[in-house]
Amino acid sequence: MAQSKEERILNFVLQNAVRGDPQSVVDTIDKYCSQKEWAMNVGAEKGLILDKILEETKPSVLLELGTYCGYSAVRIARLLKPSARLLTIEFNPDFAAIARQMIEFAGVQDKVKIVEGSSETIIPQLKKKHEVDTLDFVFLDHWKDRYLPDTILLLDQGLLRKGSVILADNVIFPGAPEFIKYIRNNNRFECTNYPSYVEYMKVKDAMEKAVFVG
Ligand SMILES: O=C(NCCO)c1cc(-c2ccc(F)cc2)cc(O)c1O
Ligand SMILES: [Mg+2]
Repeated sequence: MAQSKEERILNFVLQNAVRGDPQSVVDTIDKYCSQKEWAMNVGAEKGLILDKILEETKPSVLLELGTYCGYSAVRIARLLKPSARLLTIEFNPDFAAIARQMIEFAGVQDKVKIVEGSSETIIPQLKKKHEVDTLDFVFLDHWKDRYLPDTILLLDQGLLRKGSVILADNVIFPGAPEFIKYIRNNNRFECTNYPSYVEYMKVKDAMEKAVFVG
């Protein structure tokens, strides 16, 4: 069977990155995707914004929606304190299989748990099945038309507390207009926009940070 792009990315990492070194995994994916095949990783420019917000927030319990190949899961996990935990939800089983191998190669498997399935199904299971109380940090990077319904679901499930940080990728391109309209007009969130570019491209994009005020 012909290899998928995601399998090619993983194999390039397995052959060129350093096992147990998350920074080398991140850099190797960026090298492949900027020089050989574009892929929808958050990338190095928006990755630096993600890094900075993580260092400011110092979260212990994190949720990512949209694992893909595991680039941002590895990028996030490399900055977490030893006791911190990242849950990442991926709908596509092929992507989840690639991400699992990427995360294990990077050596961050003790901090990261991939949950396969739809965010709509899994978010209501976080408290009872995944032993979550509240979330310190949420990274939205999945289907852009799910950003708003899943944010509302997080609220309804009591998963946000005063100070919880939601960071959304791609609010310019591909865009998440309904999410932006809602979150910027909801006085329970304090929003900040971080202009940047689409990964590996000269197309404008941005990330949006929304802090829940409780
Ligand atoms: O769809 C996306 N993610 C959800 C996957 O289940 C996604 C797409 C793009 C993108 C696409 C097409 C283009 F031309 C430019 C960008 C970028 C991203 O960062 C993304 O996260
Ligand atoms: Mg994205």
